[in-house]
Parts: sequence; C-alpha cells; structure tokens
Amino acid sequence: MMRIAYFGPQGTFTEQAARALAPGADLTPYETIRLALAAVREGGADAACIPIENSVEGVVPATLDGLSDGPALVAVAEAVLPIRFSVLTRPGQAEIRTVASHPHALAQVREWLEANLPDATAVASSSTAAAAVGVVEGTFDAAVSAPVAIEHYPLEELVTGIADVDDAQTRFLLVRRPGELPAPTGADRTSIVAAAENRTGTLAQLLAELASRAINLTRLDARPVRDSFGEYRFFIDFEGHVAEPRIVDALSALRRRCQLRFLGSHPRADGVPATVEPGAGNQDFLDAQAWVDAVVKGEHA
Ligand SMILES: O=C(O)C(=O)C[C@]1(C(=O)O)C=C[C@@H](O)C=C1
Repeated sequence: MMRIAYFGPQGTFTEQAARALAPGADLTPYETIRLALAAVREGGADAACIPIENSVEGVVPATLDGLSDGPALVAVAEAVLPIRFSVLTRPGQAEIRTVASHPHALAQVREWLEANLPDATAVASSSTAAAAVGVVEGTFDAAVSAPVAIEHYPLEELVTGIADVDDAQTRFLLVRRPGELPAPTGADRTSIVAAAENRTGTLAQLLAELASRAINLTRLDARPVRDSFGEYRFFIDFEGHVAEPRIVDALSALRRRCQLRFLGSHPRADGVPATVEPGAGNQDFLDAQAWVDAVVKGEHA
C-alpha cells in the first residue's frame, strides 16, 4: 500500500487533498511541511501531500523552500480544493479572547474576524488542525479550521462555511523521489526552480525563452536563496510536459542560461489543455528538427 506523509495533524485540508489524490493509501500526519518532505527523502514514505498555493493568500513559502533545498523531489499529481472554514470552540466556551490558525487561513478570514470577533487576538499555529488541538488543550479559545476537523476533535462549531473571498481555492501537490514521470496528457503543468546570475536582464531572458516558444506561465514566484542577501531563486510553473518536444526545447534553452531544478510534470487538476499557438506545437518542433537533420545529412539545402 502506498505510504503518504501529509501536513497534519488529522483534520487539515491537506489530509482531504491526500485522500483525494491517493484513495486508500496509508496516511501519516507530520507537524510541518518540512517533516513531511523529509519522510519521503528518507524513505519513510512513498510520497508527501503538501499545500503549494492559495488563490487568496498566494504561495506557501515552506513548500517552496522545502522543495528547493535538500535532495530533489518531484510533483506527480495535484488537487485543488475549495476552501471555506469553520470556527471551532470548546463546548460551552463563552468568551473568545484568542483565535488560532495557520497564517494562510487567518489571512483568508481576516475581514470575518474583524467583523465578528473584533476583540479576539489572532494567533498563528502550525496548521489549521494544530489550532483545533490547541483549543482542545485550552491554549486558545477558538480555531479557524477545515470543516472536517470537527470529526476529529471534541469541539463545537461556532460557525461554518466562512471565507472573505467566495470561491477561494488551494492547490496541493503529491511529491515523490525522482523516478518515472506521469505520462503527458495534453493538460499538464511543469515546475522548475531557476537560479540565475544577478545580472541586468537575466530574468527577462529566462522568461523570453518561454515566451518565444509560446509557453504559457501559470505561476512565477521569487524566494531569497537565504544565504546571500539580495539573491533570489525563481519558481516557474508553465503549461506542458517535459516529455513534449516544445518543452524539451525550452528547458534546454533555460539550462544553458542558469542552474535549474526540475520539480515535476503532471496533469493539471482543472484539466485545462495547454494553449498552443500556430508554429509552436510539438509537431512544429519535430518537423523543424527533421528539416535541420536532413540539411546536416546533405539531403536539403
Ligand atoms: O491544510 C491545512 O489545513 C493547512 O493548515 C494549510 C493551508 C495552507 O497552508 O494554505 C491549507 C489550506 C488553506 O488554504 C489554509 C491552510
């Protein structure tokens, strides 16, 4: 049975994503994203399920840093979940002075908290479910958690279904040690980390390699390299699969310009097919290569 490490404890959105991505798998919660990734790197788990980005609050920095440092891991699948929260308290709790959650979750209900619990202090916890555990233990008075958390902890729902932004969504990844890649589907996402030299125009040149091949970006984030102030790594997601000729061409061009780490090619959860412009499809790249090969062999002029 597949062993999955997930960002826990029990009752996180990430646990729901892990169940959706690997039905019937053996799931083990880890307190931090870093520890879940370490379990895969050290062989204690076959894969890890972690949040990567939220439509309201953006990327999850611990995931980006965890994927770019340490032995390579690659994403093989993704899931997107709608995100609405419950506020959980101990049964009979009258006064709410502290309300805890993962910083990403607090950021998604800031307006609701200001309007409905204006006197409560928001406190960051390691995850939405860790906040629920803290309420059970008496550390906090309320937790902003995934609605499923109520099934795991002896708490009461003050309110459910809250979100400052309707249709908020979080994307989760299933990551493994490098190995066989999922097959291309025509609706894939490829992720890389690019460490470019700090010179004028470097980022623009990297992006131009993708733009000139009509490859559509789906995300671009910068994170500091951490050991040198002012230096950044760029996390670039784009449409397509590394097994496609047009993506091979783009990646080899990028590789000539900078240090790259490949973070995987996998089907998109929304199934949206890659946009391919005239002259920039896989067959166009194959035809062009065949023409050049023929020229080299002296078959064409
Ligand atoms: O999985 C959880 O419940 C988490 O605590 C993580 C996380 C996140 O990091 O974005 C996941 C989804 C929600 O957007 C809020 C929190």
